[in-house]
Order: sequence, then structure tokens, then C-alpha cells
Amino acid sequence: MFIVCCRTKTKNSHLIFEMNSADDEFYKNRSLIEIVLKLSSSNSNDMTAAIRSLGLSSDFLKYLLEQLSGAKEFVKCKPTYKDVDVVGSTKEIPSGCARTGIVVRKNNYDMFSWLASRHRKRPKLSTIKEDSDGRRSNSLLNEVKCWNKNKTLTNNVGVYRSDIHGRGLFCLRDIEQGENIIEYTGEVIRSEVSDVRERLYNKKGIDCYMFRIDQDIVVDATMNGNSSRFINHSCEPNCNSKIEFIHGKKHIIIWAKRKVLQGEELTYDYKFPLEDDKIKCRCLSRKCRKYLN
Ligand SMILES: C[S@@+](CC[C@H](N)C(=O)[O-])C[C@H]1O[C@@H](n2cnc3c(N)ncnc32)[C@H](O)[C@@H]1O
Repeated sequence: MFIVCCRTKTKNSHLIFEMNSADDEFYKNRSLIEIVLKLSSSNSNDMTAAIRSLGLSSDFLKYLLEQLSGAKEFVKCKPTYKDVDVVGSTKEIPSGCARTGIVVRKNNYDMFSWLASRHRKRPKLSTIKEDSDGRRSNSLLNEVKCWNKNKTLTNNVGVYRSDIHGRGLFCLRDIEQGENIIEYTGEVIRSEVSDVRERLYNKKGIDCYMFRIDQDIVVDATMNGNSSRFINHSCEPNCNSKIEFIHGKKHIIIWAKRKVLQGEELTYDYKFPLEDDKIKCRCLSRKCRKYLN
């Protein structure tokens, strides 16, 4: 899904159109008016209200409204940049200065899609270092472990674009086998509530991040989680999850199954139950089971 963002110059507001990626070429090669019309005609009445509120010139607005109402006879009217401009259409900007390209977003509610940007450089893959005596040095030896309020060892991990899927969690330093890496945090809710929420998130197009602790309890990280929710699945993972009792309450801890080197993506086995509606696995491991579920 691509999003073209139209910004009015008269008012400081944005109008966001969603469109299918298949239409990308079409949009790139069309003039501004065609883009707006194509987008507007593919949307419902809500678009009319949205366009109205943007403060476009009356001629241009009339033209758009005719298109929206399906009129066959059009008033010929060329919008100018006084009215609106399109982020991503460099040819159309008279100054020749485009602010950005087309924004690629998964959906309107995903505030963290920028984490998958190609421009965010992942940590460099470290190699095992040996000191002058030939012993392997351990980057953790002199390090003070510091747990922040989200139960994360600070500077352990970072979210970057993943080769497996969207965003993933990466090691910022070497992590030893058996070490606790991060807690999967979020709202602790009952199983029944998680079902209702899942339906709601699906309906609203919000990606759902949940981790089941047991039959009755689920941790919902969708709105209140930390970066652990970006950990992808692998059929041959370097991490595992465990439930630990902390002050009498169950917590999900992600720990390293083996030594994980700086720059490696952290993964665990989601252990999804088998379902008919299959999700293809892209973990690329030798032991890949082809599907997540
Ligand atoms: C908790 S999210 C992981 C973070 C996700 N990459 C993101 O950017 O939001 C889980 C979803 O990521 C996708 N995913 C994770 N691991 C995958 C894999 N090995 N192959 C394909 N898709 C995967 C699936 O769509 C899954 O439902």
C-alpha cells in the first residue's frame, strides 16, 4: 500500500490517499489533476468532506466534486500549486525541489513504520574477537547491566528493517548464550478480551501484537509494548521465550539460546498452532518449515 500525501498551501493540513501498489506506475506518470481524480474517484463520500475541509480553490473543488459524484461532463480546470501539491511527484513541483518521495506505509495507524526505513543503518555484524593471548574477549565482561523501566537491558537491542519481514529486533552488542535479553511487555489481558481486541484491531487495520502467556492470559503489546514486539519468527531461532515469576506475576522473557553476535537479527519460534489459512515463512533458515502456522 502506498500513500500519497497532498498538502494544501492555503491551510496547513494534509489529505492522505491510500492506493494499491499496482497503481504506482500510473500515479508516477500522471499530472497532478489526474492523480487527485483517480484517487478521489476510488473513494467514498468521506473524501468529499475531506476535500472540502482543505480550503482548495472553488474551481478546483467544483471539478473534484463533479468527479466524485460521477458526472460525465467535466468543467475543464487545471489546479495550480496555489491549491495543492503532491508529495512524491517531483516533476510537478515548479521549483524542482521535492520534499520527499512517496511514503510507503503499512497502514495509517502504524506509527513505527519509519523504523523499517532503508536509511536506518543496522548495527555492523561483529566477528568474534581474540586478544593477544588468543582468548576470545567477551564484550559483556566490563559492562554494567542496567534494566530500564521496560525491563530491557539498555543498548542491547534496536529495531531496524528486517530481511525476514518488515521490522525486526537486532543485537547492538554480542549477547551470551543463556542471557536474558528483553521482556515482552504490554497490557496483561484475559484471553476473552484478547479475542475482542483482535477483531477490533483487524477491523481498524491495526497490526496486532499479542503474546499468549497461558490459556487465560495474553500480553497485548499493540498499544503499550516495547521493541520486543518486533521480533520475527524463525524456524531455527537464536532466542527462546520463557515465563518467569517476578513478584508473583508471570512475565515473558526473551533469552538467547546461543551466543548472538552484534548485528544479528533476534528471532524466536512463534510456535503458532496449525491452521488452514497459512502464513508463508520467510525465515530463510535451513530448517524452515515453510509456514508459520
Ligand atoms: C510480531 S510481528 C513481527 C514484527 C513485524 N516484522 C513488524 O514489522 O511489525 C509478527 C508478524 O510478522 C510477520 N512475520 C514474522 N516472522 C515472519 C517470518 N519468518 N516469515 C514471514 N512473516 C513473518 C508475520 O506477519 C507475523 O504475523
